[in-house]
Amino acid sequence: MNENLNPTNQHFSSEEMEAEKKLRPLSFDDFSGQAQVLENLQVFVKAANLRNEALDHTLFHGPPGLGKTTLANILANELNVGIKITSGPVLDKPGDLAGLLTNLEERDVLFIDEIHRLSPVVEEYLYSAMEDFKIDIMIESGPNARSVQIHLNPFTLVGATTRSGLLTSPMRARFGIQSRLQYYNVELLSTIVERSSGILKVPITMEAAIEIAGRSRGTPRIANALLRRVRDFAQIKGNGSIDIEIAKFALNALNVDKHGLDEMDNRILSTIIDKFKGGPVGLSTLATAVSENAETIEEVYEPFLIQEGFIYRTPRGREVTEKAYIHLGKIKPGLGGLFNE
Ligand SMILES: Nc1ncnc2c1ncn2[C@@H]1O[C@H](COP(=O)(O)OP(=O)(O)OP(=O)(O)O)[C@@H](O)[C@H]1O
Ligand SMILES: [Mg+2]
Repeated sequence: MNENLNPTNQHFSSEEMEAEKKLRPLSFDDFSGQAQVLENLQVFVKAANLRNEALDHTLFHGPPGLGKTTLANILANELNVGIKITSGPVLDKPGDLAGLLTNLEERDVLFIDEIHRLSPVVEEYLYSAMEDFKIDIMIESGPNARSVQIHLNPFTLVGATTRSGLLTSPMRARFGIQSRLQYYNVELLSTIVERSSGILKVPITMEAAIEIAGRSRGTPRIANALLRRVRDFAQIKGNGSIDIEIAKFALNALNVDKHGLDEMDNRILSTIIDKFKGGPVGLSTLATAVSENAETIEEVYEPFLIQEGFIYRTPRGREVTEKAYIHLGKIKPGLGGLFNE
């Protein structure tokens, strides 16, 4: 599979990220799916607005590309406040965080992406800010150095993580609102594709939108990326609009997996089949075999593979299903035996 061409590979260039921004929903009304999450958030935001209070600290977790960053921005819009954006790995000193916190206006949103990657000192520093809207800062240095307490404006911390398992429990406990985002079904994804094609001003048939949606690994980011690539084919090889023929042609040319599985998904499946006779295999053994972190497999890859019926969990580990054999064009041991007897 050509990694550069294939949009299911989620390592994006800055150009891709720009394109993504254009398609990002800005309000609750623009956002499709995650009905339960959205319904609750709407209530909490309304209540916070009514009382003119900061919204409770909110944590979004779930696999990449499902709308965590989008929802953080939507919250700020719906609260009608400003948003400051940073990420766990960027904040390496408490001082960096202090600068951000003291610049927040009342009810503002501070969005910390990849919040599981905060360093322990920064994380600890955040605790009192979240709880009491207070921080201690050091002023002056040398013999005159002393710490003073500063009051912050009440604010909302919005954290996002793909790896909630790596969040410490004190951190997690400080979020009053916690939402897990789920993969999108084909119907929802096709409405997202249709909305995006409207913004990109490229006509698309419903059938073509469904075809793209079905190959998007349940992920709006991938659906939008595929749409943009298919649009290129439509403009160069077709008449500019997207119908089922050009969609299929483009998706095949891009080597996009029929089920939207990405390289790691396929590697996980073929490893379980080839090295572990289809399973069961324990998570950590599997992780070593595919050279990926066990938590990443558990939180990022496995949920989709389980949802789509490619693998299942047993008390003894992960096992692939018949669908996985068929998908990879491999023969399930035992079935072949019929012919040998
Ligand atoms: N519910 C939705 N409706 C329409 N578009 C969506 C929705 N969710 C996500 N998108 C689109 O998918 C893109 C990726 O979403 P977003 O950046 O919010 O994902 P994320 O969960 O923050 O991913 P990551 O974990 O990689 O940071 C957005 O630019 C947006 O266009
Ligand atoms: Mg994000």
